[in-house]
Amino acid sequence: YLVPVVILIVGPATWVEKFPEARGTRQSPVDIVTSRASSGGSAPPLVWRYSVNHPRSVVNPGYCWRVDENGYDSELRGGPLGSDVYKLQQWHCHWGSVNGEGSEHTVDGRAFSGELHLVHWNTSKYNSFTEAAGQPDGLAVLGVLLMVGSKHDELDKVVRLLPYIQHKGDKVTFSEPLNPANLLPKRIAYWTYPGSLTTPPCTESVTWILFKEPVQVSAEQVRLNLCYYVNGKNV
Ligand SMILES: NS(=O)(=O)c1ccc(C(=O)NCc2c(F)c(F)c(F)c(F)c2F)cc1
Ligand SMILES: [Zn+2]
Repeated sequence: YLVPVVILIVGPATWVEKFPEARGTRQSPVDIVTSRASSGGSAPPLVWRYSVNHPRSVVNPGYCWRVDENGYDSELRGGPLGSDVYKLQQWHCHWGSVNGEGSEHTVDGRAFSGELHLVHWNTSKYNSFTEAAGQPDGLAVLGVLLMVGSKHDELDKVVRLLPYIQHKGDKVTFSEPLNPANLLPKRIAYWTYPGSLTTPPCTESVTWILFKEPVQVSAEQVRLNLCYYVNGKNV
């Protein structure tokens, strides 16, 4: 007898219907095949400066959490970014529903427990994040791979607020000093490639800069992230 096969297509496979960009030639995330990465050559150093003492808001956008920088000053320049200066707009994380499978990028096929994205936009060329998000050199995202290990104190300033944003759209503002530079690994070696937003509309406007060294977060911090927002649902 014929078994009725219903293929429920949700997630990335359906994005191409609604978002033509998702069919593009520079889609993220990707698997980093380390043997095929070229050496950096004579690229200038990557330089960043973030302001520490300003109010930030943590939002539950429906997947994971996002911290908005609320327009306060910051700078990212150098490396693959040519002579343009980029400004931090927001940072957010991606966690998996199963430990060890949360990252978006993989390295030689290996996934990590999570991945932090610091999203910057090109203030040398564009007048707003929204405008920059539509341009091939509009955005630069620093990617930090997260692995289970020791507790991350700077990240904990956000993790401890998660119980207050358990539902999609929830937002809490905090003014505890926080330095986004402390979210980055000690060694700043990175891979870089021209890519896209990893969520719809998957616009091909991101220069990806993925640090090679993972950053450690505690198992409890991963559990808290998994508990409070998987796909924006209070689980
Ligand atoms: N995971 S990631 O690749 O780092 C990523 C970073 C930012 C965004 C984002 O800002 N989305 C909303 C959003 C857009 F998708 C736009 F295209 C736009 F113009 C916006 F203004 C905007 F807020 C999505 C994914
Ligand atoms: Zn992201």
